[in-house]
Amino acid sequence: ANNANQTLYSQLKGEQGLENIVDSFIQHIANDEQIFHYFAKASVSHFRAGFITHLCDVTGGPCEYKGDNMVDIHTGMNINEADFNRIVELLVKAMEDNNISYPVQNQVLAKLAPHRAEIIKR
Ligand code: HEM
Repeated sequence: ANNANQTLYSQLKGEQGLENIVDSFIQHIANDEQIFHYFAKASVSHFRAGFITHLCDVTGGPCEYKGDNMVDIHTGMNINEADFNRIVELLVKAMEDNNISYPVQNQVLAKLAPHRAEIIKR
């Protein structure tokens, strides 16, 4: 069987799956010297809820992200390319922790890649 007609959301194991991935992602951020400082003053619960809903929305799940847009959120952070790439690596680790297959991981990254220019050097 192939998964061509399943949403990416369902291949990530739905809402519970996204919660597990984002919890793991937050742990990796907390332990990462390169990235953690960006989040030192952020509200973890706000970030968790917003990131889950955004992922749910872009992967075809039953959610509509109504938070601030990517430019407004990240303006003033002065995020460089290396730090953007590092966050992507931490998200990949979080998906690996949760046994998400490489093809599915790559589809998730493809959904996030278009936001790159909205986030870097703002
Ligand atoms: C594809 C990449 C990224 C996406 C899709 C993304 C998305 C988001 C979303 C949805 C939120 C929650 C906002 C809300 O609900 O109000 C958020 C917050 C945040 N993001 Fe990103 N982000 C990305 C990359 C990055 C990078 C590379 C950094 C820093 C290195 C970063 C730092 C932050 C911080 C610190 C917050 C919390 C802001 C606060 O609440 O004070 N993000 N991001």
